[in-house]
Amino acid sequence: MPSTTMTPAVEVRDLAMRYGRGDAEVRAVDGLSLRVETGTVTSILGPNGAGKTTTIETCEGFRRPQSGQVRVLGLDPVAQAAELRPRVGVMLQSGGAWLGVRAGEMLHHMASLYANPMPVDALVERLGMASFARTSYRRLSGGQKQRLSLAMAIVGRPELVFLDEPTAGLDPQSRRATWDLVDELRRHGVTTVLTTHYMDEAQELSDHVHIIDAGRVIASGTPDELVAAGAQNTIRLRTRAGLDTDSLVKELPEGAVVVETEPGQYVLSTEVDPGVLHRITGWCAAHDVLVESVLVEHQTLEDRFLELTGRELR
Ligand SMILES: Nc1ncnc2c1ncn2[C@@H]1O[C@H](COP(=O)(O)OP(=O)(O)OP(=O)(O)O)[C@@H](O)[C@H]1O
Repeated sequence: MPSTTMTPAVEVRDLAMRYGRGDAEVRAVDGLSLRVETGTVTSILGPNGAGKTTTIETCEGFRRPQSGQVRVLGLDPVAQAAELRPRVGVMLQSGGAWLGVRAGEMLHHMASLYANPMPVDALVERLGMASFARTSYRRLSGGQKQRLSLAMAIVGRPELVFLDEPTAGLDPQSRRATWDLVDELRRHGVTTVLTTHYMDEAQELSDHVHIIDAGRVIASGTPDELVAAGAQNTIRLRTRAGLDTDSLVKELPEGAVVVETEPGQYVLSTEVDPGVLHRITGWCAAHDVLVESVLVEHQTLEDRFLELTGRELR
C-alpha cells in the first residue's frame, strides 16, 4: 500500500460548488475533502445528487473550484490543464466522439494524440470491440459506447484515470473484462478514480472508498474497514409494503437504521441478539404484520452504505 506521505494522485480540500442563485441555489458540493493515493483504485460512492459528478468534473478541470482547492498529480487542473492532459485519462459517460466516425477510427485518432499509446488492435481485442470497430459512433449500442469510451480513456497510457460508471449497462462478460482491465492498470501503477452504482464492483475493485452524501464525505476507508465500522449485522425482513419504519426503529437498539429498499423488503442495520429479534416479531404481531421471512446476515458494503445514508445507491 503506498505511503500516505507521498504526493497523492488527487487531493481535494474543502471544495464548495454551487449551481444557481438565491432561492434556486443548490449546494452540490459543500466542504468536501478527500485524497486518492497514487497507485490505488479509489471509488467514490453516493446516492443520486450527492455531488460525485460535480467533484470529479472539478478534478478533471472541467469546472473551476468556487472555493477550496483541488490538486491532481500535484497540479492545478484548470491552470495547468495542458500539462495534465497527456497524463490523465477521462472516461465520459456520454459523448467524446463525432457521430459519423467509426469506433476503431476514433480510437486510432485518440492514440495518435499521445507519444506512447497502447497498441490499438490489442486494446480492441481486449475489450471485445472487434465486432463493432467498423460501426459508426451513432449506431453503437450504449454498452459499445461505454467500451469505446473506456478504451479512449486509457489508450494514451495515463498515470491517472477517471472512470465514471464504467460498467453501467454492460453485460456480465464485458463487466468482467472491465474489472480485469482496472486490475491490470493497478498492477502497472496507474491510479484509478471510479464512480459506480454497483456495490459489488466497489467492494471487488477498490483499495479505498469515499462515501459522499449531501456534498460531503461522510465515511472513508477500505471496503473492509467501512464494513467493520458499522453494525455487525443486517436483518432482512420481507413482509407487506409501507410499514411504519419510524415506529419499528424505536424497538431496536440506539443507532439502528431501517430502510425499505423495495416494496415489502426491509434492511435493518442493527446489533442483533435474541431479544432484538423477539422485539421485532412482537412489533409485527402488535401491528398485524405477517412476516414472510427474516434473515440475519453479516453486513455488506451495500448494507453499510444504507446505514450511513439511509438511501439506496440507485
Ligand atoms: N448543471 C447543473 N445545474 C443545476 N444543478 C445541478 C447541475 N448539475 C448538478 N446539479 C445539482 O447538484 C447536485 C449534485 O449533482 P451531481 O451530479 O454532482 O451529483 P451525483 O452524485 O453525481 O449524482 P448522480 O449519482 O445522480 O449522477 C444535485 O442536486 C444536482 O441536481
